[in-house]
Amino acid sequence: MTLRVGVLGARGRMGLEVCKAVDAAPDLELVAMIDQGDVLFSASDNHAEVLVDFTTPDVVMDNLRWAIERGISAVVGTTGFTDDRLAQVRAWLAEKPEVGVLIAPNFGIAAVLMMQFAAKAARYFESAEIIEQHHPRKLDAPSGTATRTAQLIAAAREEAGLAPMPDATKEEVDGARGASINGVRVHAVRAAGLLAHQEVIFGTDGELLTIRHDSLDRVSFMPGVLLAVRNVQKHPGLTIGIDSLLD
Ligand SMILES: NC(=O)C1=CN([C@@H]2O[C@H](COP(=O)(O)OP(=O)(O)OC[C@H]3O[C@@H](n4cnc5c(N)ncnc54)[C@H](OP(=O)(O)O)[C@@H]3O)[C@@H](O)[C@H]2O)C=CC1
Ligand SMILES: O=C(O)C1=N[C@H](C(=O)O)C[C@H](O)C1
Repeated sequence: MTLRVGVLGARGRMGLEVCKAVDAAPDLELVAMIDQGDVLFSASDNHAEVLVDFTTPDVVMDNLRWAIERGISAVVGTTGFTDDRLAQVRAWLAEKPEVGVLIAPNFGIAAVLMMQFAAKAARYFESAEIIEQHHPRKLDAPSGTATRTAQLIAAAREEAGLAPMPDATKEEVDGARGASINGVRVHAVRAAGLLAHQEVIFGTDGELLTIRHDSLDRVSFMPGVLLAVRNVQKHPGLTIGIDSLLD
């Protein structure tokens, strides 16, 4: 028995790669490839059991509501998930307790490890800042990965009772110190030639730790996406990240 998979954003950079990966997997069947302007109903007509969404932050919530209402589980890589959006997804899922939704800011195994290492290191350093670097066609900033990393660092600092980071700088130009996410500064670089990269810099007296991750090819995300596709129905409700599937 194969698992029937539909891909939303199928003509996009990630969607194309996901379609190839699903097509090449013997236990999965690619039953719908949907992009902007296509009819979403073809996914239910083709009896998709799992939908994978790599679209845009503007449309992903409509797609998710559509899938959940029809009892279709979803794996979501699209970014832009605020706490309010996550609460909305949980509310929809409460009406459909059998449905699973997995939303991951990054499906790369090395990226997941980078976030875990950053969360582990955070308590030992006075200072922490994030520099994320992406291709210039990326629509959002900061990246979902940087946002998640900042949230994890902030939570670890709070748990350890750390004081706010030392910083006497007065911004002479708005944005010069980046964005503050839960008190962690995040700087977004966009340049041709980049794909997806992140450095997390930790500092304390006389010592620095830099944790760096590079996605050099979008194939890097595929093992994580396929892992999520194969497991999402076994995890009803909302799952954030693929960490729990890697344990
Ligand atoms: N979690 C992860 O590991 C990763 C997440 N991402 C995230 O995935 C998202 C997509 O990235 P990327 O592939 O680079 O972006 P692209 O712009 O290349 O792809 C998005 C695709 O979705 C299409 N689309 C727009 N609206 C709809 C709709 N209503 N239904 C179906 N398809 C639609 C777009 O069409 P059109 O161009 O015509 O608008 C486009 O083809 C981003 O949010 C990005 O940050 C990216 C990489 C890894
Ligand atoms: O848009 C991208 O390319 C990526 N988006 C995700 C993010 O915003 O974190 C994941 C990865 O960084 C690539």
